[in-house]
Amino acid sequence: MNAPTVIATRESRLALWQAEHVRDTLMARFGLPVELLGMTTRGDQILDRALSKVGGKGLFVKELETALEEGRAHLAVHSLKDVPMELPEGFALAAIWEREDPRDAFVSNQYDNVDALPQGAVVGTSSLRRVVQLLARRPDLQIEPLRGNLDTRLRKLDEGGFHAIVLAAAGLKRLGLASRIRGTFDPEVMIPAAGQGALGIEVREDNTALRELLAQTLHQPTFLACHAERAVSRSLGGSCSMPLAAHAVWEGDTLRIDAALGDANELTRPLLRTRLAAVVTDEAGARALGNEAAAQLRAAGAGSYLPAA
Ligand SMILES: NCc1[nH]cc(CCC(=O)O)c1CC(=O)O
Repeated sequence: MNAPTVIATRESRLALWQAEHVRDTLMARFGLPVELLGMTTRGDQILDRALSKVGGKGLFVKELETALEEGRAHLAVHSLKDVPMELPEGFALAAIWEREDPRDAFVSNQYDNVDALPQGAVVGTSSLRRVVQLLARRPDLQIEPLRGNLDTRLRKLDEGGFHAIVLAAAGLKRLGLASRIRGTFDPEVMIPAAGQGALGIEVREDNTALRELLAQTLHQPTFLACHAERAVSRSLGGSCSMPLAAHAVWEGDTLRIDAALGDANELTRPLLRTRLAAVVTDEAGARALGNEAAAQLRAAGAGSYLPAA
């Protein structure tokens, strides 16, 4: 009997759904025994402060990487948008899987969309990317922080603290909560985060056998689109405390990328935007497209939007 392949995962309902999906897919496709190792991360414990202020989304992946390092687990399944642009030494992203709906969802018990909200309405989100794009459309809105897993955020909405909240459509759909989506944002109005809706599978760089196996499972269109999106962010400094959106879509064999950057210190400052397209066939081409989008944002003045180095 082979020793089981172990997947390290956070224990939120969404993280478990994603890890179980990877487990079931690997068992069915390769006949491997696969088990889950659930763990609580620092990011799950800190609920009272914006993540951008306490160390960023990396807080969700660190404990999982420690489990890989110590050999307690072999792969870690993440929402790709929570994976830092630069992985620590010794780790690799072995695969990116097909994404769910990458759009942001407008969730409200009373209003159909952001334009229908009354003057000064309270909208819950702790994502700087969402804040700057909401304010670009509705500068009158009062944005309030909203943390916690999806169920917690929905409960806070239902308790009446907000007129509306904004969540990733992907998470709601995966958890069977699509009925809570009142409307999806046009990705040109609310550009999604790099990697939103996609799964990323991380392994130790030295685990060649597992890397080769996982390379057979990656979803090439999602993989290339997400590499382009992540290159924009990496090229601009890669911090999640930066209000940056980057989203790439395929039009035939052409990859088109949209990106927008706001100023974390002046949330109503006009956003810098760029749109670029190129025929892309490999990872290097995808990264080049993302780097070019970042270069255009720099040329448009991104330097003054970014925190001083
Ligand atoms: N930042 C938290 C997070 N990380 C991944 C998702 C779910 C969607 C996805 O896979 O991108 C969410 C929830 C949200 O943003 O509403």
